[in-house]
Amino acid sequence: MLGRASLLIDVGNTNIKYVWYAEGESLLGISPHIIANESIEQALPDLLASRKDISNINAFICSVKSSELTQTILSIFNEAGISCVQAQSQSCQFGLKNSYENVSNMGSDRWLAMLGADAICNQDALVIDAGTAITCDFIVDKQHLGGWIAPGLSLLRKSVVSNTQRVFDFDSVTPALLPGQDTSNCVANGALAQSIGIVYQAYALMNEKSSEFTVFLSGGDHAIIKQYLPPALGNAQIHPNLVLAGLARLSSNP
Ligand SMILES: Nc1ncnc2c1ncn2[C@@H]1O[C@H](COP(=O)(O)OP(=O)(O)O)[C@@H](O)[C@H]1O
Ligand SMILES: CC(C)(COP(=O)(O)O)[C@@H](O)C(=O)NCCC(=O)O
Ligand SMILES: [K+]
Repeated sequence: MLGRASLLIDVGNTNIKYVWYAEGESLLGISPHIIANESIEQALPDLLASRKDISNINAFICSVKSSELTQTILSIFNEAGISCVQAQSQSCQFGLKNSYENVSNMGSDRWLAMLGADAICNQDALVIDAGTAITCDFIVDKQHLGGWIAPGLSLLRKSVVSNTQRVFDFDSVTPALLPGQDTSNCVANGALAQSIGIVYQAYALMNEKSSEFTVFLSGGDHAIIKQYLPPALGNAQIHPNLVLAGLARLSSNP
C-alpha cells in the first residue's frame, strides 16, 4: 500500500525540480517536473493549492542555491502550514560513509544522489550527475571514496565564449560527437566531447577500485550524454533525477 504523500524538491544551480512521492513507490520511476528559479514564488503556492490533501503532506528539500532562495521556499511551506525537512550532507547515513572531513562543504545534492543510487543498487556505485556541474562520486563497500566536480555541458560552452574574443555559440546548436565545421558547432561538440571524456575517466578509475559496480547517470544532460556512452557502460542506470530518489528515501525513513 502506498503511504503518505511528500513533495520532494531539488533546488539546483540551473533548475528547481520537484515530484510528488508516496511512500512505497518505486524509486526508479521518479521523473522530475521543472520550475524556473525566478518563478518559484508564484509556482510553489500554486502547486500546493492544487492538492486537496494539503493538511496531510510533508515536504523534503535539497538545495545548493543561495540561502535567500532556500529561505523563500521554506517560508512558503511555513505559511502553508506544511513541515519541510531540509536535507544536509552527513558523515554517515543509511550505512553510507562520506569521505569529506568537513561534510558541510559537500553539496547536499551529491550526497542525496548517492543515497538514491545506493538505495537502488545496494552495491558499489559510480554516480554521475550531469547538471550545471558534472559531478562524479565513487562508492566502494558503502564508503564514498571521493569525487570530481567539473563544469557541465552548458557551463563549458559559456566559459569558452566568455573567456575568448572570437568564439561564439548558439544555444540552439545541438552537440554531436563529430568534428564541428563552424565556430558554434566546434564549441558545442567540444563541450560534449569533454563531458563524455569525464565519464570515460570516471569509469576507468572506478574499474580500478571495484570489480562489480553500477554506473548511474543523472541530471539535466543525462539524455545527451547517454547517446555517447562507451559500450562498457551499456548497462548504466539512466535516471533523470537521483537527488529526488535520495529525498524519497529520506521521506520514507526520516
Ligand atoms: N529543458 C531544460 N531546461 C534547462 N536545462 C536543460 C534542459 N534540458 C537539458 N538541460 C541541461 O541540463 C542542465 C541542468 O541540469 P540540472 O540537472 O537541472 O542542473 P542543476 O541541478 O544544476 O540545476 C543545463 O545546464 C542544460 O545543459
Ligand atoms: C558541485 C555542485 C555545484 C553541483 O551542483 P549542480 O550542478 O547539481 O547544481 C554542488 O553540489 C555544490 O555546490 N557543491 C559544493 C561543493 C562540494 O560538493 O564539495
Ligand atoms: K550536478
